[in-house]
Amino acid sequence: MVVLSSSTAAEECLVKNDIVFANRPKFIIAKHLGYNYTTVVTSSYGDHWRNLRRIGANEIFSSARLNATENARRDEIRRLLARLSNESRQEFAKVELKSMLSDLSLNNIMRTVAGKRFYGDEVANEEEAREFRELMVEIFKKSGTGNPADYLPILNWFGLGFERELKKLAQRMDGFLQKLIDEHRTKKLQNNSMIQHLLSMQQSDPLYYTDEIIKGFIMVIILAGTDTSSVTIEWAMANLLNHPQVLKKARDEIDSLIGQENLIEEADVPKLHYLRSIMYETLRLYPAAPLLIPHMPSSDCTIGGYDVPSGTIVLVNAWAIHRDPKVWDDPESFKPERFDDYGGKIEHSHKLLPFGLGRRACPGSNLAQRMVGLTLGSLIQCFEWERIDGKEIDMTEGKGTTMPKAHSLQALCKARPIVNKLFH
Ligand code: HEM
Repeated sequence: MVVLSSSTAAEECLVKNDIVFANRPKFIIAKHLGYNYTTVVTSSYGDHWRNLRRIGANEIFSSARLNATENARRDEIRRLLARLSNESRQEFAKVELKSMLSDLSLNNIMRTVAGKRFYGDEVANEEEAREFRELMVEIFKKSGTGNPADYLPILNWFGLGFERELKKLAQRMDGFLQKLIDEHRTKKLQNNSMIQHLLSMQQSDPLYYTDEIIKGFIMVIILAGTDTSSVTIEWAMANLLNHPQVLKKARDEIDSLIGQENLIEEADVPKLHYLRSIMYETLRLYPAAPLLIPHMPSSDCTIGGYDVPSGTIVLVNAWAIHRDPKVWDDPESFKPERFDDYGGKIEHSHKLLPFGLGRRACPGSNLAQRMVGLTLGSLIQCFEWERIDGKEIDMTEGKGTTMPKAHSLQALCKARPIVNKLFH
């Protein structure tokens, strides 16, 4: 295994030689939960992967498709705001944000994908929702811990229990996803969801848009799109609570550009430059995929003059690059102003790569920025936020592939006037 911790080495691999580095190691979890290495995250570079990325770009992540599912995400954020306002209309109330943000992300993604909610009240089918929630807990547990046998294959001799469990879990998840698709197919469920859209593509090209391709996409979107977004929002809120002057500046920007009459919409996020700088600064210091997703060179090559044989696992340490004093001034400080000159927009460069770089960079970054921007903006627009007993928020990082906070975020919030106007 090789770990790259400099921006020049990352650029050499992910931009200059990106085709050579565009393969993924064949981890055992990707065999079972990744439909035998055929999903867009797990498949090797080649025609199949290129086709999946094309389908993703045109039919899933395009602005037109994201606009088509925006209502569902708007409704979810309103439910969160209403929930937070229940006890905080008169005075500050203590709230536990981590679980709320996690439920929000999962509901957001599942409504975008399947048009149904699975957490909180008004779930469509309580039994099905319970099954989904159990599956998610299991899947995140299995994908959050590395499997030592992926690095030392000899351990496979002893570790077959893990693979057996994965197989069972993958079968249960497959059954769940198949039911979701069948329900749309038999027209029991009609909505503007991704599944409905992919099934309409299946009618015109049944050989390519198979059920397996559709299930693989849903699986990937759930795994890659939920935790990453919710931990980013949690880290951003933690940073804002520790930097009240940044929070105030963000609130002033929202008040002057959006006001207190209407709630922020996804379309407003691009014009809220300071809010976007807060997102970037959070992703710089707390990238939700600190080592990106492992890459693997398809042929022998060199990196920074060192020989690297084909089949080596290559990790890009975005976390270290984002805190490198050779690249960033005062790298440990949270200063959204450092992005002022970019007008709220920053092309992902080899300095700032929370979504990766090159061919295998995250295709969901637009959706992620819509969800994170809308949630963060709405929380700032609708509530005043304070720390509990004025105590500094502990920013220790916990274990897990998506770098969670070690201690889940709790804070005090009090509804601002817009909440009383909009939620009676
Ligand atoms: C803040 C949120 C997010 C962050 C920080 C993030 C970050 C990343 C990173 C670092 C990679 C790997 C790049 C590489 O291999 O070099 C990746 C890949 C990927 N992400 Fe995201 N992501 C986020 C949200 C999302 C969302 C919302 C979706 C979809 C709904 C998504 C879908 C994917 C997919 C499908 C891949 C695999 C691409 C491939 O292998 O070709 N991500 N993401």
